[in-house]
Amino acid sequence: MKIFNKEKLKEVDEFTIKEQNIKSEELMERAAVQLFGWLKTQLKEHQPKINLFCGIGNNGGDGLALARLLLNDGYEVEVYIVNFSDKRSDDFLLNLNRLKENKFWPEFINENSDLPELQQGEIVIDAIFGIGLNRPAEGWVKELIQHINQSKTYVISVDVPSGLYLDKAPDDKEVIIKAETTITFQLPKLVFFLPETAEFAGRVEIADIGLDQNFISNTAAEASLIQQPDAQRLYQSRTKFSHKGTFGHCLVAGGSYGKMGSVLLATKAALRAGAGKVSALIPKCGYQILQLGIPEAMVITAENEKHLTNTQTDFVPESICFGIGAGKEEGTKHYLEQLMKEHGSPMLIDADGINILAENKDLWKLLPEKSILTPHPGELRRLLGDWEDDFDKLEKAKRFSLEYKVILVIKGAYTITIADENLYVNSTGNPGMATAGSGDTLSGIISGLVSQGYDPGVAAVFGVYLHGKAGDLAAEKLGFEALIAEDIIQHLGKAYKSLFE
Ligand SMILES: NC(=O)C1=CN([C@@H]2O[C@H](COP(=O)(O)OP(=O)(O)OC[C@H]3O[C@@H](n4cnc5c(N)ncnc54)[C@H](O)[C@@H]3O)[C@@H](O)[C@H]2O)[C@H](O)CC1
Ligand SMILES: [K+]
Repeated sequence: MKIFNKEKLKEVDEFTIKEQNIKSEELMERAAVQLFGWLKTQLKEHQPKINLFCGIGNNGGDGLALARLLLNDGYEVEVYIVNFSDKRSDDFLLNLNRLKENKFWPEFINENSDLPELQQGEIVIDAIFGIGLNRPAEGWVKELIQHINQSKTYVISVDVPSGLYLDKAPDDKEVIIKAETTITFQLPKLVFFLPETAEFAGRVEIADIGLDQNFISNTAAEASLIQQPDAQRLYQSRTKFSHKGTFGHCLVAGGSYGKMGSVLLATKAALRAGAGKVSALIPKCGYQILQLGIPEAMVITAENEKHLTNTQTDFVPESICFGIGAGKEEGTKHYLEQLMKEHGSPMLIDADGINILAENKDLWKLLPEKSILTPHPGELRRLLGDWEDDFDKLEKAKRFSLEYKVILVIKGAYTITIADENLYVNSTGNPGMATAGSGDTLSGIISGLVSQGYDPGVAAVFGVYLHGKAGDLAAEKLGFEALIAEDIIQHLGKAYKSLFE
């Protein structure tokens, strides 16, 4: 599903109005009908008091239209107009008049008003600012937002939590509504998935307001949210007459004394992802661990007992996964250098592989085109240096990815893959996956996909989705706490099958 920026959201709005020959107020009515339908379904027979806080733009207009639908259905409603400006939008005014025609007068609040009383168990609908926010809310509006956040009500934001910008980091986190649920129109917004701002949106629901699908399909977006239908399209089916050679030979090079389990996990994950053959290349001390731990894999040992050093293989792997548990010994660095020079095809580099790159910038030019780097935030910081905020981080990461023609998988609650200047935001995964070895399984899965002939960019996006989905399926059975990396591997088969459920 595409993620549009502010400008494109406005364009699709305008295009739809023209194409469907409707007035803009019709879109607002559709938005309100969707909000009303969602609320009614959630509330069932409950009738809590609903406090609507409406700004003076179209986000506020959505709130006023919703208030009318709620009142007509018999809900107890209080409407507060957050009267921060007299530049009211036309559709706001239209819906204000419609409310008045229904003999309902909202309460206008400004800097001289007392903060409204909000009781536990009540609902707050936040329709103060939508995508039109262009400067921080100040003074009494800030106080009001803080008052709402401190109340014990259930807060539902309309389109966007008020105070969040779509295209930049917030100036002041104290001036953002913290919603339990955000009902956003038609397309998800990038800020709902970034570490610094995701918490404000809470649970995100997408409401279809009938914006023009052709326009959406034909308009390029710099970001997309990868959900089941998107992942399904990436899947490559197998023919009956395939053999293990068809699915490639994956080489997992990594490990050091005390960290051999990581290679075991990545190797298993590559096999479960569907690689035809997997060889683990490890220092000598890991030989028995690997052979006993995963009989389906082959094992090659480097010269050194405890860390990786230059090693020749008698085959050319279709994919290489380098760096897991590898340490940063000089010999290991030389081996990475050798691999990058000799193996012209893309490699996946993770963990200490990334740390070695971070400490040796002269190696960057050797990165084979379309190689995949899978840093967690700490590794990314070592690689790119500090960033000011999430937007700055993404900009720096995009620049790095473009300059070295590599794919970056930025791991997190919503892992973001950067390939060809596009951002792919993953929708699967859960806090149970914040456990040792989880990243090793991801690297194994992606490498297993590359070895089967998936384009590295596709392998990264698809692998991240499958990894998260396997984790979700595991968590359904085990809960978050008990989930360990092995469980992710165990559920990979079900994750594949779920693509078609
Ligand atoms: N296609 C859609 O997605 C639809 C969206 N709808 C809703 O419309 C809003 C966007 O409305 P807009 O009028 O452009 O902006 P806002 O209501 O978000 O903006 C408020 C208003 O206030 C001014 N302003 C901005 N920041 C501040 C500030 N800090 N202090 C004071 N004033 C500020 C700004 O200039 C605006 O004029 C969208 O989110 C949806 O909820 C449609 O109803 C349906 C179609
Ligand atoms: K809002």
